[in-house]
Amino acid sequence: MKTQNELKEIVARKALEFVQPQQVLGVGSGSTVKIFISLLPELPFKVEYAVAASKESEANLKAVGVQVLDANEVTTLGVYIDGADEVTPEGYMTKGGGAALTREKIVASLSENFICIVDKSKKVSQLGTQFALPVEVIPMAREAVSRELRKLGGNPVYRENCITDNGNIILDVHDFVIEDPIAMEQIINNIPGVVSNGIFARNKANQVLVAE
Ligand SMILES: O=C[C@H](O)[C@H](O)[C@H](O)COP(=O)(O)O
Repeated sequence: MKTQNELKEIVARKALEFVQPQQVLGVGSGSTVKIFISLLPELPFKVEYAVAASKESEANLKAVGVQVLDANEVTTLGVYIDGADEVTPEGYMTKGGGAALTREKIVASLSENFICIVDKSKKVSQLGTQFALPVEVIPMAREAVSRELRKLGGNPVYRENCITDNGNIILDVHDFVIEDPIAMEQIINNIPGVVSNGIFARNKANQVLVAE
């Protein structure tokens, strides 16, 4: 049986097939994406430019010779490759285990083709059943947002020692089964002080590749 890391490498290698020459590549974050970036030099052409969803991915891309552009420098991206924490059969996802959810949503929204790469451990029938939902929050709103999330039925827990690339905090919402991802993504975004939340329902992936 393959280890989780071997499965991540299989799916990351498969994602190479979606990378086109002379396109600016969108890149998410996390351990699966880290493997994907490390495989880029195996392509028969050089990836010249990318937009990264986290500082860590930016450093990893630079380490393999890819120039990293600011998201403001591009209007569209051909393809965006990113992992996820949970994926449903409908293609809804939760993300943000690495606290990069907001930048991931921004870069994903610029892309014409979002390819999500996961190993089989990420498959769920309903979001929230396996992974607490990350919510990025402006620090001064921590308690107010926590109260609102409790009213919605969740149990928010402040993520210790975590400041996002945007200077904010993360609340991880436990015990929160998400029945309607599209509605809940919007409801949480409407709480004052929320920057974004880890439900990717409006920006679903175009394809989810799962290493079984
Ligand atoms: O903030 C982190 C991202 O949403 C990641 O894409 C997600 O947590 C999946 O990461 P990994 O590939 O390490 O499981």
